[in-house]
Amino acid sequence: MTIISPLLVVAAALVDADGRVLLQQRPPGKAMAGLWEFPGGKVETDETPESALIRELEEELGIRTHASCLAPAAFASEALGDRHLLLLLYVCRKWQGLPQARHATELKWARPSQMYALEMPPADLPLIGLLDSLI
Ligand SMILES: Nc1nc2c([nH]c(=O)n2[C@H]2C[C@H](O)[C@@H](COP(=O)(O)OP(=O)(O)OP(=O)(O)O)O2)c(=O)[nH]1
Repeated sequence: MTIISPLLVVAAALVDADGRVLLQQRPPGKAMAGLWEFPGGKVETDETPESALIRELEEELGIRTHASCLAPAAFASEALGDRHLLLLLYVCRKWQGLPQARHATELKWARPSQMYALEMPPADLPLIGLLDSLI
């Protein structure tokens, strides 16, 4: 039997006062370049999912938040090459700073209903409807 170790990724649906969610466009040179994703990234050794997400939001967007502002919302489970992606999505409504595209090509605020028209990674597609019912 082959044991596939899951790739654990955390991501945030940052929700603004109008109920829009921040998406970022993956840059050229990365896998799935050009697709729109929720900010986040891989959980490194010795990190909790929440501390990894707080680190990624600071690195990618220059914003600061706290574990108490990260509400577990949904997850996705999807084959990813020879790995298996487990994506934990948190809803976050409170942060400090103005998000800047430090790693992404571009940032975009979108309502879940608008996300169906955007190209997103396959794992994210089931998350759109879930988000719509949550925010
Ligand atoms: N951040 C994020 N990653 C996603 C989403 N959907 C999805 O399939 N992924 C995948 C893409 C990647 O295979 C993986 C995240 O890895 P990554 O390489 O972008 O993360 P990282 O910031 O840790 O990157 P790096 O240090 O390796 O450059 O999860 C999503 O909505 N947000």
